[in-house]
Order: sequence, then structure tokens, then C-alpha cells
Amino acid sequence: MSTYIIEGGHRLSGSIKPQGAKNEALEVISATLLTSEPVTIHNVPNILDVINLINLLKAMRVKVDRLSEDTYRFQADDLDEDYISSADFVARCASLRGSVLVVGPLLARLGQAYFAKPGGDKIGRRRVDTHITGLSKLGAMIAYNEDRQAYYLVSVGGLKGCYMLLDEASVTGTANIVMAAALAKGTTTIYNAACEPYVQQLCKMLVKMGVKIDGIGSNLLSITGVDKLSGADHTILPDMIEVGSFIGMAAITRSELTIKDVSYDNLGIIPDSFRRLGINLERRGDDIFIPSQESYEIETNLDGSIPTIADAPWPGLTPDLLSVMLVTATQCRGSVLIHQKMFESRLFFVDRLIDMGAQIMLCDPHRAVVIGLDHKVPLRANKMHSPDIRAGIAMLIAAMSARGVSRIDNIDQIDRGYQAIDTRLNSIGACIHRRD
Ligand SMILES: CC(=O)N[C@H]1[C@@H](OP(=O)(O)OP(=O)(O)OC[C@H]2O[C@@H](n3ccc(=O)[nH]c3=O)[C@H](O)[C@@H]2O)O[C@H](CO)[C@@H](O)[C@@H]1O
Ligand SMILES: C=C(OP(=O)(O)O)C(=O)O
Repeated sequence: MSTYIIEGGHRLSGSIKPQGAKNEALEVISATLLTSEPVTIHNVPNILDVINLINLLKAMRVKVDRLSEDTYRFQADDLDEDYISSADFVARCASLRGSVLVVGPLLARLGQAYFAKPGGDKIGRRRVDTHITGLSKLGAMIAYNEDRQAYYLVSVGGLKGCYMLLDEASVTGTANIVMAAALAKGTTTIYNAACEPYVQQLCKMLVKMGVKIDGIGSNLLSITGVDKLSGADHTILPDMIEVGSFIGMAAITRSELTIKDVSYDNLGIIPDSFRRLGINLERRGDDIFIPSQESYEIETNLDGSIPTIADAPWPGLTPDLLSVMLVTATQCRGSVLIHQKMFESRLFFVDRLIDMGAQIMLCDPHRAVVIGLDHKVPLRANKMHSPDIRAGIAMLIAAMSARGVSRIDNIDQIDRGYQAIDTRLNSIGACIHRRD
């Protein structure tokens, strides 16, 4: 179990570039399973979740060539069907979050797949019902296999396009169904589809591979399947969650920072959500410039009441930034209610911030009121343990602003989604040491 030791109180300066997006990478790398032709993907982040998924593909006998630091070529022309149906493979999938995304492509390509519910972080129940229901509407028969503790999906005679209304706009659920529909007969219409940039990017890659998809960017997708997909060349967008994490770090340390090449038009409501915390960030071309401020005043509602920052399916605010916004607010001026609607156990880490002197009231598992300290009182250093990727980065942000030396254990959770974050932050002024 690795650890970060963080000396707090250092200002950041200069510029930093976000890595490629974790969640998009997991989708588009999984989609390479749909074709026997080579698919080249650029801007692949070098993070634990992606490395684990690539290793899973290699174990399935996908040929993987690393063409440069962040460019990979995948060719799934010799899939090991025996291994893919083995107990060992299913057990391996159960330990990897990204494995959930190989189910749709494997079912479509091979006519069968196991679906092991992946473990991992501690953020509450993570249902896979939308995936299962959607794939069964395409014609898959599904049974639960007690021995392997996984669902077994099989399609006799291939998948068939249909209309479906999803019970919720699940991001990976939509991606799985879209990938399966790409090789199904006829047209699949998905209403209440998730439309995060991750899903948009997946669809754009599938279009390059020969699939017809209408409605990209909306919650009504229409996918016309093809018999065979061709290869493609695809570039992953910058990670919008990392962009948001850098905005939070700049504000809590009162630093002037430029975030380079953010693909601003794909950030949706994220910049405005941070502006509501009083951060005067500016768009400069495709960069974000964050000035250093004496104080960051949280905007009240028009009637003067305490504002709420809540997550919602895209184009609403992503739940993955709420922990970052919460910790940032601890040093703003004013009060805000953070309402994490989607996940049940993502806010419990605030106890650690309270230990550090932050003024937070946890109302229930979904809601916390933050009363900002306006940089009048610094947070105190603390010893912490990262329960999930975003609580982990929020703890790191708190520690970067705190007086004294903090320690965060279980940073594998941070490594899941942030590439060499200690080295990159140290290059702009932070003081973080890693102990493996
Ligand atoms: C690899 C990947 O891409 N992971 C992302 C993906 O996970 P993932 O695809 O697993 O998450 P889902 O979109 O399925 O849903 C996440 C949670 O939100 C709930 N829910 C979802 C939709 C909805 O309209 N209402 C609702 O309450 C679900 O019940 C579930 O508990 O999307 C999540 C929600 O943006 C993000 O936190 C994850 O980072
Ligand atoms: C919850 C997250 O990811 P995952 O779905 O991979 O657990 C996240 O990135 O914040």
C-alpha cells in the first residue's frame, strides 16, 4: 500500500496540462474488441485503471503495441475464446472496474460473455441493472452463474436492434449497449441514453469504424449495426475531472495557474460551477487561466439563500467533481450545500476534513453543508486513508493547503485515475513525496 507525504502551504505557479480522460479511455479501449482490424488510440493516460484494462486485453490475446508514450495500437484478430470463458478470466474481471466495459463488445463479437460485477472503491451501491436489461433487449439470454459469481450472457443467432428506454442514464451502461448495438442486426434506438463526452467520443470512434449513429451528444441515440467494423484512429479528450481537480488546487492554495489545452467546449457546466465558488477563472483560447485571489466568495442564490451544488446526468454537473468542489469550498467565503445525489457513500471522507479544522456539517450520506473559512484559518495537517479516487484527490487538495505535513495511505485509489500526480504537481510548486 503506497502513501503520499504532503508538506502543505506551498503555492502553485506556471502551467499544467491534463492527461487523457480515464473514463473515455476505458470505453474506447474496450471498443477495440469489436474489430479484427488495428485501432490506434492517442492520448491514452498512464493510470492504473487503464493499465489494468490493457493487461486484461493482452490476456485475451489482443495484440497491443505501445507506439509512443501515450499512443497504443490494438488488434483483436485472434481472441482467446477459451480464456475469455474461463473462471480465471471472470475472477480477474471481478477485480477491475474497467472490465464492465468489455461485456458489450465480447457479447457482440463472440456471442457470449461473462459479466462479473467489479469491486474496487467504496462509494456505495453500483448497480449494473441498466447494462443487463439493455443487453437482454438486444436479444441476449442471461443467467446468473453461482460458481463464478457472474452473469452469463449468450446470444444465439446474433443480437437484434430494437427500441429501448433506459431506466437511468447510466454512462457505462449506455456505452456497453452502444458497443453491442454496433454489431447487431438493424437499428437500435436508446432513449434516456447517457451523453457525457465519454459516450460522445466512443460514438464518434464507432462512426469512424463504419457504424451509423445519429443523435450523438443527445439522450436519444440511434445506432445502425454493421456486420464488420473496420479499424480507426482516435484521440482521447483531456480529462475534465483532472481539469476540475486542478482548478480546486489552484483556488485552495490561492495560486495563479494556467491549465493548458483543456478542450474547453467539452467541459460543459464545469467552469461555471467553479465560478459559483467565487473563482474568477478565464478562458484563454483553449486554456483556463486561474488568477490568484485574496478571497473566493461563494455566490448565493438570487434571493440571498445558501446555494446548492448538486450532481446530475450530463449536461448536468458530474458527480466525480463534487468531492473536489466540497474541499475547495472549505476555504472560500460563504456557505454551500453539496448534494451528491448519485452515490451513497462518497461524502463520508468529510470526517477527515473536519479533523483538519474544516467547517462541514454532514446532514446525511448525500448532503453536506460547508461553511468556508475564507483562508482566515488554514486547515491542519492530518493522517488519512483514501477510500475512493475522488475522496483521495480531495484529501490531497486539503493537504496541499494545510499547515504542516499530512499523510495519505491507500493512494492506489488516486493512481487509478491520476497520472504521476505527485511529480506533475511538484513541477508547479507542490511538495509531495511518494512512499511505495
Ligand atoms: C468508468 C466510468 O465511466 N465511470 C463513471 C460512470 O460510472 P457508471 O457508468 O458505473 O455509473 P452510472 O452512470 O451507471 O451511475 C452511477 C450512479 O448514479 C446513479 N444514477 C445514474 C444515472 C441517473 O440518472 N441517476 C442516478 O441516480 C446510478 O444508480 C449509480 O448509482 O458514471 C458515473 C456517473 O457519472 C461516474 O461517477 C463514473 O466515474
Ligand atoms: C467513480 C469513478 O470511476 P469508476 O467508475 O471507474 O469507479 C470516478 O472516476 O470518480
